[in-house]
Amino acid sequence: MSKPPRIAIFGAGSVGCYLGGRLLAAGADVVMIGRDRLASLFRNQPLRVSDYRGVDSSLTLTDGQYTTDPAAVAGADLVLLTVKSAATEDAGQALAPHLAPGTAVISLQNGISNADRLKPLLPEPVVLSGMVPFNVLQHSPGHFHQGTEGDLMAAQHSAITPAMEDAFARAGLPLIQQSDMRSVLWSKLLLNLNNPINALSGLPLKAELSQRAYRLSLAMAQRETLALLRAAGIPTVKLAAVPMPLVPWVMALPDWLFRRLAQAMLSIDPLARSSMWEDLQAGRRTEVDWINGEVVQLARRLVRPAPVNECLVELIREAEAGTLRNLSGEDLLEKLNTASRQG
Ligand SMILES: NC(=O)C1=CN([C@@H]2O[C@H](COP(=O)(O)OP(=O)(O)OC[C@H]3O[C@@H](n4cnc5c(N)ncnc54)[C@H](OP(=O)(O)O)[C@@H]3O)[C@@H](O)[C@H]2O)C=CC1
Ligand SMILES: CC(C)(CO)C(=O)C(=O)O
Repeated sequence: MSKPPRIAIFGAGSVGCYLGGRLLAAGADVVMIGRDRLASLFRNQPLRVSDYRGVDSSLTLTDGQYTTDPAAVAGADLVLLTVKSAATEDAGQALAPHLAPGTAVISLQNGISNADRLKPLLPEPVVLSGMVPFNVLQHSPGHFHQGTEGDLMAAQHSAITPAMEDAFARAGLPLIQQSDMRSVLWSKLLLNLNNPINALSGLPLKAELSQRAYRLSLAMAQRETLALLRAAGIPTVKLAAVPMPLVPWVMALPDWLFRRLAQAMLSIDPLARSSMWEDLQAGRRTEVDWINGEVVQLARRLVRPAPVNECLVELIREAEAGTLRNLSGEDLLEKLNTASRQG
């Protein structure tokens, strides 16, 4: 049997530790590269990974399995990039000296442009875009929980070998190769338009999505984006219970009907929050420029307006500056309606 692929996970926080733990639990050869706060934690306690289906594994890591040294990526066959979008260039620079030509690098970040931003920094490896559909929450220090469903996806390429696919399949996290990743990324972005709304609400996802005013705000941002995607000739792929163009319609349903029809959606972990909420809490720069900001950029290219997404970018700027917190659904909707009328 051929040697199992060595998988390096660069920027191992919530998504990276979860994937790393699941792959390790299935016997894969994994090294995670991240910050000292997690490296120190794992010297004293196991990495725990769990999911909504009942998976629950605790793994005692060796120093070589979670390290702060970027040189540990040397010799990897596959690198999964799981830093936030603001850290993509720094990560590319840290990876560049250590990767052999042809190494597969999959950006598992949200947004549209991360793989394209990495390519000039990593001209010899094969940089591919990927997508994580599910939510990962750090329930307690060192315990990472997958709260929602979905399959990992990556751009179809021969650099993703059958042995790599096998490692993901054994871990119970199949990696599906997709020929049209641009459509996958934009479709995921349509769901991520909830990230700023969730972050502004200050509520867990389930509580936020239970309130119609927040859902109507999300529907406005999604409709604006869907119109731009149609104008740009970018198709969507189905990542939710209904085709993407119908998602805003579902969001706009009255609470009682939404609760009935969107059972699957509301079955998300009551503690789950968006990654943007976590960024605001930690005082970090959010990914709003790579989510709603991408919609604004697309609108500019098409010489069209995108007032709703522009307004959400501005509100998140205020939240990043610490001048806005816990916005009610009604106040948010009013702000977006005003922006939309003026735009
Ligand atoms: N969390 C989720 O549920 C989901 C997240 N995503 C996407 O996945 C990506 C990762 O998200 P998430 O895991 O939540 O983010 P996290 O912030 O939890 O993890 C990223 C980690 O990378 C570390 N890091 C950044 N730069 C470096 C570096 N140069 N060297 C070593 N470590 C570094 C960060 O440390 P520090 O903070 O100190 O910089 C942080 O610990 C994002 O694009 C996000 O949008 C996609 C789907 C779901
Ligand atoms: C899974 C989802 C959509 C949850 O909000 C996410 O991608 C995120 O938090 O960044």
